Amino acid sequence: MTASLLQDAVLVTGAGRRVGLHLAERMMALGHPVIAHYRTPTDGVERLRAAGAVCLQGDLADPDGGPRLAEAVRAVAGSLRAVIHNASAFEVTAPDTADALRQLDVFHAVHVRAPFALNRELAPLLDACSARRADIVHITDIYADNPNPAFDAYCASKAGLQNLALSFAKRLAPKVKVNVVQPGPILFKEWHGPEARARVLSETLLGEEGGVEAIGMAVEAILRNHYQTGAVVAVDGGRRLA
Ligand SMILES: NC(=O)C1=CN([C@@H]2O[C@H](COP(=O)(O)OP(=O)(O)OC[C@H]3O[C@@H](n4cnc5c(N)ncnc54)[C@H](OP(=O)(O)O)[C@@H]3O)[C@@H](O)[C@H]2O)C=CC1
Ligand SMILES: Nc1nc2c(c(=O)[nH]1)N=C([C@H](O)[C@@H](O)CO)CN2
Repeated sequence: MTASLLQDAVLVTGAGRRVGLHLAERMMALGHPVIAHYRTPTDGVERLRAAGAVCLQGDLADPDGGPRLAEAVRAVAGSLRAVIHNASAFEVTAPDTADALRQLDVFHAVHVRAPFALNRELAPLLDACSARRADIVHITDIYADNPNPAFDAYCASKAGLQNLALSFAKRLAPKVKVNVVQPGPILFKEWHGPEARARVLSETLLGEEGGVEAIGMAVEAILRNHYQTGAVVAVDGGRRLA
């Protein structure tokens, strides 16, 4: 007997930890079947799997990573309620140009090539959603609009991801809404030292990290709003005004 396909599932990329893990767990708590993409196996992935999520592994830096993930999603889902592009690589740009170009290729693959392929390949599953509208959410960065030159390669790729959202909003309307969430200082990396953290928060109007729930609330609100597409929503504590 063939396994039944998931209906109206939510795909979250980069769901193994931090924001992506919160988004996957939040979507499950809202009652959506969840397809959790991950690169590195984590306790979070095991938690999601134990809770009933379908977990699919893949490296989106691989040029075929997006098409392969799309194929794996089509094998388990008959329709999709939403696709949330959360997966992301994040590094300061290397001083050596050859190294920086290798970073640029990875950022482009993860932030532009894979979401581009996934949106094109999964659009028919979003069209098949039983709800009045389906959603795609691109998670970019406030730096997509106003880059930090120390992270120029990363910022440029996030700007590409942001621009892609606007094209897909035009291409997939009216069934599919496509929107952008721009995080600010949500959750520092372990390698952020105390001075860097203090400087960032001193430049942030609300003076604190947002936490993963801040992104979860923004994504949930977008999915609930039938009349929002092509929107760019900053969740940054006011940092972009600094
Ligand atoms: N945290 C913050 O303050 C901010 C976050 N954002 C954005 O919000 C989103 C979530 O942030 P955050 O949770 O901190 O992100 P992280 O950097 O903690 O993790 C992102 C996820 O993407 C995955 N990933 C990285 N590289 C690849 C790859 N080559 N192939 C597949 N998956 C990959 C990671 O997998 P693995 O576990 O294998 O590393 C991880 O699960 C990201 O898009 C980020 O750019 C924007 C501004 C600020
Ligand atoms: N993929 C990621 N992208 C970004 C992160 C992160 O942790 N992972 N963090 C930032 C910010 O520097 C933030 O930590 C402090 O402002 C930007 N993008």
